[in-house]
Amino acid sequence: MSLTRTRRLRLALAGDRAVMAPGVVDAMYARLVAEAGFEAMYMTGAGTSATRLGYPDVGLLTMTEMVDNATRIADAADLPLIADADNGFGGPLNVRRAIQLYERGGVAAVHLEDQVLPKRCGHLAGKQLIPAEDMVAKVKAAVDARVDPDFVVIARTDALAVHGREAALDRAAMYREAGADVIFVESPLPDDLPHIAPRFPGVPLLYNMATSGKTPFLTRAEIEALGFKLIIYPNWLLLSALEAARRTLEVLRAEETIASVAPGVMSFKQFFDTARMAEIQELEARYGTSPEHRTEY
Ligand SMILES: C[C@](O)(C(=O)O)[C@H](CC(=O)O)C(=O)O
Repeated sequence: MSLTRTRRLRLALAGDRAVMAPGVVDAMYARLVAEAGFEAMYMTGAGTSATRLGYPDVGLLTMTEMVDNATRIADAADLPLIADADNGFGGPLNVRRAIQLYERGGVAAVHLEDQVLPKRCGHLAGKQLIPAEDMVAKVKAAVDARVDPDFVVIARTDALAVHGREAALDRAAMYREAGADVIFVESPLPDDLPHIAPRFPGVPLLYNMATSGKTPFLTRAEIEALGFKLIIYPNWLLLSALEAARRTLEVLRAEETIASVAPGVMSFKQFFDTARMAEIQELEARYGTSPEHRTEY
């Protein structure tokens, strides 16, 4: 029997290399990440907010909207999914319910942060935090709520940008003590990076390769050398696709034909192949769809 996704993530986190988790916002991106041969994927809350609402990451999505998105992503590819769970959508009881739903939805790990409600993207200014003790209670609630002991609870602190490095590391240490499996110090600047791992010997640390550019765009090997074990790439796929879509629209507006764009986009066949056409065809054959009615290109 194959290993559960949570076990696979645990084993990967215990390995020598840092786990690379490209950010996805829906099932198709999950398919792409799996096809590209990555061992994990990440559901970005910022990207989910943008694609679902057309609004920035300022805490407008509800818990059930986030869980719904995560569940569809988890259904689409057999990879451990690390999901953004914002600030847990309330107090410890809200965290408890959120963890239950994410876990039932097939998610392997979530990150919870110590921002007030409503939260905002960790790379934006003006963040406000809850008291560290309140976050400790949320971390405890998250750890208690999981059924599968391999489900990974990641505690994120947004304190660095608000109260400075030492306060952030102190908070992170409290969250680790409360049971967090992985520590996520949000938006470190280049000078901060060498100071994080020495405070947490043996603790898996998350590196957020956000598109803001505040945290530097290092290589996997450079990040490993700094002592990090999990790298998320939140919005890179979405921003690549959006930029390509913007260019397509410019061309269409200018040329009033799609002809010059056509050679550069994913082919019709590749699109459906990535969307698991082969599985559909096999199911049709198995369940007796007559040959003339089977889905074919
Ligand atoms: C990790 C993050 O929470 C996300 O939603 O993906 C964001 C990333 C981003 O906005 O680029 C964050 O707050 O860092």
